[in-house]
Amino acid sequence: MRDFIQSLPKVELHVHLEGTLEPELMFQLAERNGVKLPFPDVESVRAAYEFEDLQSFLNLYYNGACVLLEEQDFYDLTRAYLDRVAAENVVHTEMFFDPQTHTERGVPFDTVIGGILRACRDAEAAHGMSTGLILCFLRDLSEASAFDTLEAAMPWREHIVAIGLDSAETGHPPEKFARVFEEVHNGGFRVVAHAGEEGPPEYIRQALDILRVERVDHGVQCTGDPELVKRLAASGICLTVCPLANVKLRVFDTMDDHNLPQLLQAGLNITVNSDDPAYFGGYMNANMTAVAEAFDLDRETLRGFTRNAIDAAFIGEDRRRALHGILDRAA
Ligand SMILES: Nc1ncnc2[nH]cnc12
Ligand SMILES: [Zn+2]
Repeated sequence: MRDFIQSLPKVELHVHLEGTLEPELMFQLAERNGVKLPFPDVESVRAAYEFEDLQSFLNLYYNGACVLLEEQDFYDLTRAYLDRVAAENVVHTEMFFDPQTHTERGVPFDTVIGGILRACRDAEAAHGMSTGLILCFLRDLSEASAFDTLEAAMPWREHIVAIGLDSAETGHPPEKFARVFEEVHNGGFRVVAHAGEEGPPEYIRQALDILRVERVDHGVQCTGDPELVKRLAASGICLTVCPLANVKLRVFDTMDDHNLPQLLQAGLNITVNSDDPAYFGGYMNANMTAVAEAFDLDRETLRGFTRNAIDAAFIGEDRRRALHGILDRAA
């Protein structure tokens, strides 16, 4: 099965670039930039990756991101992720980035996005893959800060495939950003949001009804509301599920307890993704392998994850046809 998963063309729709920062690169950038890390070495960073919940992870994740200061740092981060997943046969990826994590520390928006985009162009040329960039607002920050971020993003509009919402979910419902996302829609952006990772089904409803999302990031808590599950199934909206993340952040105790089988049984449009692979124990292949082994999934189901992701990707119809062709010819 591992060989099949390696050779299966894969499409990732839910990965945070800041969550691809491996401890080795973290230390390299800390040294380059004269940043003091609260860990003596790479091993002790990895040893600290035991999380209670989403917030306990985010504390480490935001701290790790402090080593990212220069345009070249964002290039190196992005390029390392893209080179790595290209080797896993990821043929298209849509990556989140959190500008406020950097602008709040005084790093200019243009430095962040400039480095990321340069790496995307180089990796596309090197590997023949395609990429998209999704800007996320941090939901634990204010509406005003999200509006400022949107304004900073406007000159880069054509390079941003969608706008999303992430960070600490509990206590920060989608409705908090209703007015910002009105403006996002007016600007012609596509919209996604993290909803129902830890938060209640009501947050998924708000993401659909108030933010008018085209994909729900995570969404696994929908099973607490059978009417919502029916609605998600009928609409065919894509859920970007991140299995290893859900176990690492204790949404489910073990992979065997994950509700993926229930989601599939309900006829939901499911994709499998890595979320923050440097922190959660693996990239696309590891996530696919984890669910394939836990639930004894067959090849057609795994192929289906790629097919769903191709259909839900924010790409032109030519590229969509090309990706379906790659999938059909493979494995
Ligand atoms: N799993 C996650 N949930 C919410 N925000 C995040 N930012 C990075 N990873 C995240
Ligand atoms: Zn996420």
